[in-house]
Amino acid sequence: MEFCSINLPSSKSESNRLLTMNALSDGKIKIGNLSTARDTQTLISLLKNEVEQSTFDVLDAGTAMRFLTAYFAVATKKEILLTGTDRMQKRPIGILVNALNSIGAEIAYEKEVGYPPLRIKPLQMQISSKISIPGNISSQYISALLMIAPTLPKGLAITIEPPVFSKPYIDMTLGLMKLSGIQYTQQEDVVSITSQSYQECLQNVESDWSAASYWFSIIALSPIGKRVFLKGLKAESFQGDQVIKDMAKNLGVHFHFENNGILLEKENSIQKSYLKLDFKKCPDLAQTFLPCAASMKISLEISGLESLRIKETDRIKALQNELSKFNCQLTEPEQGLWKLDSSNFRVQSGIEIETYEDHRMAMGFAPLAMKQNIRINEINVVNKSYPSFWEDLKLFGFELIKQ
Ligand SMILES: O=C(O)C1=C[C@@H](OP(=O)(O)O)[C@@H](O)[C@H](O)C1
Ligand SMILES: C=C(OP(=O)(O)O)C(=O)O
Repeated sequence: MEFCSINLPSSKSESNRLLTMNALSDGKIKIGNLSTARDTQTLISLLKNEVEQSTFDVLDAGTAMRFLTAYFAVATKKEILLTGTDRMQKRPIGILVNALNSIGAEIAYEKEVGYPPLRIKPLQMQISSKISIPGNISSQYISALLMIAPTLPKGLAITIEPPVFSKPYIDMTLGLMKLSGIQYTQQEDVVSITSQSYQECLQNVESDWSAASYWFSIIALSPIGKRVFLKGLKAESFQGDQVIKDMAKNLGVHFHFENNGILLEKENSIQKSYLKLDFKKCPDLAQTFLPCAASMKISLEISGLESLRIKETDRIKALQNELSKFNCQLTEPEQGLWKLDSSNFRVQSGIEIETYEDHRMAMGFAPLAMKQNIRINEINVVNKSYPSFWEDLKLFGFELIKQ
């Protein structure tokens, strides 16, 4: 049977880490296959213009904001201003700023305490080599601190206070640092990194598993036997979002790794009507999985959604609003425990999906067009992580009408 092949974008998470480590090592890390995602392109251009500029605007790129805060705190030679979109100015950064200032950095808030924009002065002297940081707000703070640790004269021991959310992203940071020649020790909640240099190396960025997740959803909603091939994905990956391949088995999606990618196929499998899921390690998959499960009338008991409130938008509210248009309710009956009632999922004409300046709202709901025509507003949001998303849908056979 015919199937279409999709060239996924490469991972923006890996790209942005490698770019940060390359800047910290004065260009020792050669990077192949950098992502076309706007978040990565923004970081590339900010780092390229570092010498001439003194104001740096990350737009809506969370990793760029957090990684550059740590980078400039230890590497800038002049006072700089680091800023972002209105939404970025509402995404907390106080935990990271406090940690950096406790090491000796000089970071001040330009507007509201705890939030960007930040004014950062050159580091004079490292005054401490130990910090403790809560693990349940954003792992990006921890990744940012890990990457600068080897460049500090006294190194750094970071205690990551449990519970830890988004842990695979911390492991990805440590994995890429190791490949770039950095040694570290990890004992219970403490990661210790001595002062040392990144080594010359060549790193190739993998395809993006978060982007791949939308294809698992599309195949889940396709007729039995429908297939798609996703190029560049491998069985071994630093990206925690690879768990989508196991999660999507519950949606009747079979996968098979081949030499240069993964083949997905809709199988004739018994479908469950209820699932229990935890998104603590893979928060970005929630917007893929919930709309898809809803439209398959699979109700969910969900944990691990806490961090969604401080991402591109309040993603819980956004999901609640948009799922309710399909007669599905997402509620939080107990703190930290959500329920999605999909039993009354209903398709109706004229549904319009709002995207709240959040790429994952557009891409998470788009597969529902397998069931009915839907209108998605502000389609350019996808550029943040997957610029060719709509073109790829056309390759698969989606009919797109621009209005
Ligand atoms: O480090 C990273 O590359 C990311 C970490 C996660 O954020 P949190 O650690 O804030 O959950 C994830 O949601 C984001 O898309 C990318
Ligand atoms: C949360 C995301 O990105 P960031 O935090 O880097 O803006 C995302 O891509 O879903």
